[in-house]
Amino acid sequence: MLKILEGLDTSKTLVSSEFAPPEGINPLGLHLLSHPTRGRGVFAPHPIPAGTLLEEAPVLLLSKEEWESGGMNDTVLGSYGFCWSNGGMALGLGLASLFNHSSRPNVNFIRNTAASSIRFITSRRVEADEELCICYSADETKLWFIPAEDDSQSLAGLALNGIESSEEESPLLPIVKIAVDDLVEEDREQKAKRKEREKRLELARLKDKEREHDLKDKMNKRIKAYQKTEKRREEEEEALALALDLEAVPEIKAPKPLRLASSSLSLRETETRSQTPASTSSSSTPTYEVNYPTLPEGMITSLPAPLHSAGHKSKNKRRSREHTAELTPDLDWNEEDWEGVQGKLKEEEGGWGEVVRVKGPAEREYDGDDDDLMEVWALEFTDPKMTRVALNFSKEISFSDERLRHLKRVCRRNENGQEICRIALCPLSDFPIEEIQTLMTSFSPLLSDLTPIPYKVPSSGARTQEQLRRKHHIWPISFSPGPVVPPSSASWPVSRKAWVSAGVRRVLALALQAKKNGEIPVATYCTSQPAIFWPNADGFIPPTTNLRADSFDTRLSESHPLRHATLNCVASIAHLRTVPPFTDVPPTRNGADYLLTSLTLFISHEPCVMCAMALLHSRVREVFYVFPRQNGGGFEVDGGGFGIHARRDLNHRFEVWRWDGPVEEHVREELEIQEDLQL
Ligand SMILES: C[S@@+](CC[C@H](N)C(=O)[O-])C[C@H]1O[C@@H](n2cnc3c(N)ncnc32)[C@H](O)[C@@H]1O
Repeated sequence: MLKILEGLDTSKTLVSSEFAPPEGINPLGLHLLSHPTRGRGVFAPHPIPAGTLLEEAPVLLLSKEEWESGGMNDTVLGSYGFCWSNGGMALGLGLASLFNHSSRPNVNFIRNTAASSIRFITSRRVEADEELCICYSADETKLWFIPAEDDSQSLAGLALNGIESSEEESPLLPIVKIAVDDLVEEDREQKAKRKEREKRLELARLKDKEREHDLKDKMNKRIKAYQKTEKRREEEEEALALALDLEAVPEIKAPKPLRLASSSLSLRETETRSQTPASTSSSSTPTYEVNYPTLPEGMITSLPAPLHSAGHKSKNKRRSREHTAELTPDLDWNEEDWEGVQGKLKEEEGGWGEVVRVKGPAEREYDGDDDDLMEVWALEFTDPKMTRVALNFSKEISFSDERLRHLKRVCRRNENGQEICRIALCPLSDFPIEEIQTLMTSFSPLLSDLTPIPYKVPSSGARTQEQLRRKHHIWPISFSPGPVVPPSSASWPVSRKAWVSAGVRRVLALALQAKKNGEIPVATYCTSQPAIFWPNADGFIPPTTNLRADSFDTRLSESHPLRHATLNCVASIAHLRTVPPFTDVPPTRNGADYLLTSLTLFISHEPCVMCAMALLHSRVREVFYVFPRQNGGGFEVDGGGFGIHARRDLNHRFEVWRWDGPVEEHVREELEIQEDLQL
């Protein structure tokens, strides 16, 4: 080491191994020598014990302002200033400014602000020829130079470094240098942060791309499905020659009445008992029976062999045919009794009651004359180029929403000489405005300039021209012509109300009987409507007349979980269809072969979903029940039920009516059942 020190006179520097007491300015005779990398530095000419005051150097003080306004950091002095109080700087005189830096210093420096001096004291024993170093900063990254290795330091003094603890021990760091270093540091940090941010952005971009891809994929699928549905719907509408243009709304022809010509079907009055050999009914009430014509051969063979028909080769055929049908008595109702009778009179006598229609989800779409409006989010613009992206977005967020099914998505109106386009997006309650705006922006930047507005639209479609005309003024809607089913029996002929009342009385009596028998008190009664009530509607398939069955719940007596009243009833009908006289009744047309085609079912309690589905599969025509279920039955949507009878996603619909007439209190109590029981 000594060899590399320029100008070092070893004979002079290594003069003594003994400690000499300080005298005058440099009392220890410290050497100022030059180091190849560190420049000038202070060296010990002989061993110096720890705690030795090497020098008390006076300083020149400069205030923060002086230092900065003098641009000291840009001068050579910038490397020599000691940080001082109040942001000021001090320039050490004597050897003070010549101590080099070491991360393992052997000298501590202590500022004496009162005396405007700095004391330099050895922190450990220093060997002869060793460089005397102070520590400018414990954090070497803050230094403005790259520190050279401490090749002159011995490890022996490291333990003493701990004494640097006071405020006085601030390192020799020119402020601006620190500031510059801080900038460098900031640069580094910023760079790291920027890189981190870029990484995050890149990831987000990738995710966005993935999402966009997924969305596009999903959207394309949905659009295809939507287009298919739309095409079908439009075809249907076109077929009916219905244009949405108000002026062009065509007249709808009244449904054609079913022709019961003698060459096809004939009605003749007959005795109920004569058609039901095993009937226990004592009634000789005249009723109507359909006499099926002999159909041309080809027609029968073109239909699949019905389960109950002679064409079906059942193993039990012979045995079945040996037995005849055992029919339950007909209802206590006679058409003649009601001819010319005013409803009021009979009502007072307790002869009939009203029923109310139970609407399923699909029926709600075209709900009679209701003019209810619903609020949706809509996009409003005049630039036709926006239509496609807005429409795509609308399909994206509410493609198959049942609640909007009756609405056309696009509404074009000429307002004040300007063409305004509005696109319905989704029900207002689905999203708060901020969320829908975010969705719009992420769907397409083109949408970011639009603001969704709340808009009132019809809450249901139209079944009649009158409805179409009224609602179309507000927003274009779909049109499904068809009979408007009244919401209650109020407009029915009294005779029909009386017939329904007879059915209700029958099931209530049966249910009471079931209870007496120790069963769950639920009963059903299945029959065909008297022909005078048959609708004059195209497509109506006449029921198999005189086909009647009743049943009640037998889960308890049979210890069988599936013996629900409705399923038992369907099973009875199925059995009846395999025995005379029903076994030889040929089907009149496709669809007549289902078990309950065009039949009516009375049931004491709203059935469960399973039974409702069984009725749907059997193609029942209508159902009347007395007691609704509070928790998710098969019908009542408002009671948490499934509206099985009128859903678009199922392939058959039937009318469901709830009894709204009187029920004696004791009967109601007797027939109360556990709410969680499946019926
Ligand atoms: C306060 S002065 C010290 C005396 C200086 N060597 C001279 O020749 O005037 C600070 C400067 O010394 C140098 N220096 C101090 N310690 C150093 C070290 N450990 N490694 C390299 N250079 C150092 C740097 O150039 C720094 O700017």
